[in-house]
Amino acid sequence: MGAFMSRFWFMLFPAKEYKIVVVGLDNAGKTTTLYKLHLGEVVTTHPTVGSNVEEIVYKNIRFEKLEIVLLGLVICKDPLLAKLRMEFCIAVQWTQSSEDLGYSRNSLVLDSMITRVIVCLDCPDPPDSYGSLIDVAIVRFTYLSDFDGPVWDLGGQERLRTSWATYYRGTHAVIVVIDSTDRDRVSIIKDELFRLLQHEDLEHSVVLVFANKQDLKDAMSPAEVSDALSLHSMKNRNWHIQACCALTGEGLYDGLGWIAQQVKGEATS
Ligand SMILES: Nc1nc2c(ncn2[C@@H]2O[C@H](COP(=O)(O)OP(=O)(O)OP(=O)(O)O)[C@@H](O)[C@H]2O)c(=O)[nH]1
Repeated sequence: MGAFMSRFWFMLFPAKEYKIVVVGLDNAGKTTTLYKLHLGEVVTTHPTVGSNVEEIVYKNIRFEKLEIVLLGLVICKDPLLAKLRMEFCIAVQWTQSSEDLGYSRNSLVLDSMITRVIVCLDCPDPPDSYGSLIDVAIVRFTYLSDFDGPVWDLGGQERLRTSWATYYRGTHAVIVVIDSTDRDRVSIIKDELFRLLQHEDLEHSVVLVFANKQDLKDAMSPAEVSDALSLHSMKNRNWHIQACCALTGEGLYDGLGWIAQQVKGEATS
């Protein structure tokens, strides 16, 4: 099976290098997808905790999984306003480590290393310890013991944008992995997807949406996911939605086949 996958892969992406960025909420199945593609087998995954960008180079394809390096939490009474001010927010994720620290999911989590922000839309009752700081998009930083980063605040946006550019430069395709059973959070990933795609370095990237976990009986169909994400409103961009099950691998190579067709001739050698 693995050998077949390898040959198939090479036929799809001959002798050039492509950059594909994989994004998605926590628990969507990004790691499972990457490992399945990489190894042709499923590995046991753990929620992403405080690690950096994971890179898997397989044949001539470099996959980068956007991992959260927890740098700080933003607690805000008015999350919608916070969201406006956090216009640099480009991806959404939640890490187990936040919960381990006792923070509710109703908070924003920033990552300045690779400039991602976790947005949770509702923060009615922030922890007491932040009481005096709560106003509009007040920022409070908490460092994890293994991360010794600089203190920064919302004024650091410019710096953040600079590192985005580095990160996304040369991206041919964005893969968005969706947990098709996660109806409650599909609107979050929709907002973040559209924000992410505004980045100038992703202007010409094609978008593949994996409607993952199709093996589960309450999964949304690709058409439902597509509607929920308003994919049809993306007029000036090539996109495709692919039903898949990352656990078995079903649908993954169909999706990659679509990307291969799209990016043909655009690779850097
Ligand atoms: N039933 C089913 N479970 C899946 C599928 N894909 C992934 N999972 C499970 O979903 C859970 C999360 O998968 P991960 O691959 O760790 O998700 P992730 O997006 O990398 O999550 P983070 O590391 O938190 O960002 C794991 O328990 C997987 O086994 C699928 O297609 N079907």
